[in-house]
Amino acid sequence: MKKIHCLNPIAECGTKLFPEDYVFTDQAAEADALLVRSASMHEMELPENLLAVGRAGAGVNNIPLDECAQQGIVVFNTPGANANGVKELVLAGLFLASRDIAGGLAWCKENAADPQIAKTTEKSKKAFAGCEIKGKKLGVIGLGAIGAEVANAATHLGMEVYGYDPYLSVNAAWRLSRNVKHITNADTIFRECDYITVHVPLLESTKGMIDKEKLDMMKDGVVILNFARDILVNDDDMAEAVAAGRVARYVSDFPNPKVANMDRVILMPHLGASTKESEDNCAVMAVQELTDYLENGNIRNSVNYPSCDMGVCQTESRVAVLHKNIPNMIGQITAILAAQGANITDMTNKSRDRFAYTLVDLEHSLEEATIERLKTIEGVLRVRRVK
Ligand SMILES: NC(=O)C1=CN([C@@H]2O[C@H](COP(=O)(O)OP(=O)(O)OC[C@H]3O[C@@H](n4cnc5c(N)ncnc54)[C@H](O)[C@@H]3O)[C@@H](O)[C@H]2O)C=CC1
Ligand SMILES: O=C(O)CCC(=O)C(=O)O
Repeated sequence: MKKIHCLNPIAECGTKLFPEDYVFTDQAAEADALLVRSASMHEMELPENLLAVGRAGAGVNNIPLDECAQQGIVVFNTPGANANGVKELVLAGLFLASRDIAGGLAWCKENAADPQIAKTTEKSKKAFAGCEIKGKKLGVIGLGAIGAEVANAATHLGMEVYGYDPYLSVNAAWRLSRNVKHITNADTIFRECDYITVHVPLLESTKGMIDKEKLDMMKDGVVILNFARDILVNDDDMAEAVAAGRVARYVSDFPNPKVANMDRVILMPHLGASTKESEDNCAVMAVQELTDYLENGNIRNSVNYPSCDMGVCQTESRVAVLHKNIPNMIGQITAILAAQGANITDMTNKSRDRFAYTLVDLEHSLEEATIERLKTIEGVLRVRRVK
C-alpha cells in the first residue's frame, strides 16, 4: 500500500488513476509521495520516508529541489500540461492592455441605472478607445511550452513576433512557427518590441531580469506581460517606469502589495493555469509519473533526477539506487549484488548534474541484507526495493 498526501487540491480525474491499493492521507509525515500545485514546500520538513513529489504544473520554485535530491526524493513536474491555459490568458492580457476593456466594462456597470445610457455611451466611449495588436511587434522571452504557444498564436493574430531563448531544446524549436523571428540577443526585443512577454522559469539567473536597465532600453508606451513569476520583474523599477508613463501597461498574474497599488497595472490572481483542462491535464500527468516511479522505478519528467525507463520489471526483482554522481558507484553496487549471487538481467545508470540513478533488474529475489549493504556505500542517498 502506498500513501499519498496532497498539499493542494488536485483534480479528481488525476487522483482516481492511482492503483487501487493507494490511499490518501491527511498526514504529510507518513506519505510515500506528495502532490502539490503552488504551495510552498521550502519551510516544510521533508518526511523521512518520502519517495517522490509530483508538481501538477510547470514552475518548481516552490519546491526545494536540491534538498529533495540530497534525500533521494525525486521531484516531477508536468511540462506543457497547462501551456494552453496560460497562452489563452496571455492573449487576453494582450487585448486587455490594448484597449481599455476593463474601464469600459466598469463604465457600463456604473451607468446601468441611467435611462439615457444608450445615448451617453456614444459620447463616453472615446475614453476607452485603444489600438489593435495586428502589425505590432511582440517579443517573447523563453520559448518553452508556453512561450512557443504564445508566439505561434500571436503570428496568427498578425503580430510580428520576436522570440528569444538561448537554451531552446530541439523539441521546443520544432514546435515553433517559422514565422517567429529568432533573436539571439534579448536587448533587440527590449529595444524594438511594442509588447514583451516573459515565459522563463524563476531561477537565480532570471530573478529581476526586467529591471531599470532593461526598462530604460524599451520603447515609450511598451506593454509588459508577466505570466511567469512575480520576482522576474523588479517591482520598484517597474513602478517608476509605469509612473513615468514609459510603460503603458504592466499585465501581471502575480499580485503583491506593490504591484496591486501600481497605476496602469492589469493584475490577475494567478489564473494562468486555472482552467478545468489545465488542472485535469496536470493532475493526470503528475499521477501517471508518480505511479510509474512508485510501481516501476521509472523516471519521466523529473526536475532533479535523470530520466530512466526500464518498463515493467519482468524478472524476480528490481532495485533502485539513488546516489551522488561520483566515480565507482556502479562497480560498488554490482559487487554487492554479485556477492549475494544475484544475476543482473538489466541495468540502467543515468546521471544529471550532481545526482545519479541506477535501476537494476535481477534474476533472483533480493535479500534484505543486500539492500542494507547497498545503503552503506558512500554517496548512496536511498535504496528502494521496487519489486
Ligand atoms: N501563470 C501561471 O499560472 C503559470 C506560470 N508558469 C510559469 O511559466 C514558466 C514557464 O513555463 P513553461 O513554458 O511551461 O516552461 P518550459 O520549461 O517549457 O519553458 C521555459 C523556457 O525558458 C527558457 N529559458 C530559461 N532561461 C532563460 C533565459 N534566461 N532567457 C530566455 N529563455 C530562458 C528555457 O530554455 C525554456 O525553453 C514556469 O516556469 C512558471 O514559472 C507556468 C504555468 C502556469
Ligand atoms: O498550479 C497552479 O495553480 C499554478 C500553475 C503554475 O504557476 C505553474 O504551473 O507553474
